[in-house]
Amino acid sequence: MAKLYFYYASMNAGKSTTLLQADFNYRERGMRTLLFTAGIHDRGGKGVIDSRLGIRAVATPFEEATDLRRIAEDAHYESPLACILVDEAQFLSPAQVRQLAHLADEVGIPVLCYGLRTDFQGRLFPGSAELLALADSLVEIKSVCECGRKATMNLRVDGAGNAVRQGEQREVGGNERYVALCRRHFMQRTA
Ligand SMILES: Nc1ncnc2c1ncn2[C@@H]1O[C@H](COP(=O)(O)OP(=O)(O)O)[C@@H](O)[C@H]1O
Ligand SMILES: Cc1cn([C@H]2C[C@H](O)[C@@H](COP(=O)(O)O)O2)c(=O)[nH]c1=O
Ligand SMILES: [Zn+2]
Repeated sequence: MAKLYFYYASMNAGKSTTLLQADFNYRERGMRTLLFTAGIHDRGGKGVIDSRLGIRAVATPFEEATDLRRIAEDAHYESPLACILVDEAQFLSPAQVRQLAHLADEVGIPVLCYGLRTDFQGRLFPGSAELLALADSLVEIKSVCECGRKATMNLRVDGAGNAVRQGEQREVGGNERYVALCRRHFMQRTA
């Protein structure tokens, strides 16, 4: 039976790199994949999955209203898909996560989602909450805080490096805007 996977981590942990490696692995064996990423996350260009290691791939951008199930079913019936890979999965709506579960259960396509667990306030993203509730497999991709502990949280910082405690949940950015920290140091910096 095809499964729904959620690979979660803090920022800068290697999620996009791992996704692109998995994609390459399928494709080098002659299998077809379908890639999605959040339209809002245009750090490397809209519809581009960009890893800090320099590898990148074009993907279908999803917005709130994008019907992932229809896009994937159309592609699958044209030529079978071996796998669906979704980057920035924290930005999925709960309904889109359910569409992905349908694709795994009823169409038989494995779905691998990669994303953040929590935002800059330490709260679950809606897409991540739904994935934590529904995924068959939850896999943590680990990275380290500046102290050497596991970095599980994402601190938002301003231009001077000070913690930002209030704001919109969604704000695209990279290492200049976010720092991955362990819970202890996240709590200290946001206290
Ligand atoms: N030149 C490099 N060589 C090896 N690793 C690198 C290089 N540049 C960045 N990295 C590592 O890549 C990881 C970030 O990868 P990325 O896929 O962009 O993360 P994420 O998608 O989780 O934000 C970090 O662990 C960082 O240390
Ligand atoms: C913590 C946090 C992050 N974001 C945004 C910032 C980036 O555009 C992406 C995560 O990118 P990565 O591939 O994991 O490096 O999410 C946000 O909008 N809100 C937040 O609280
Ligand atoms: Zn720490």
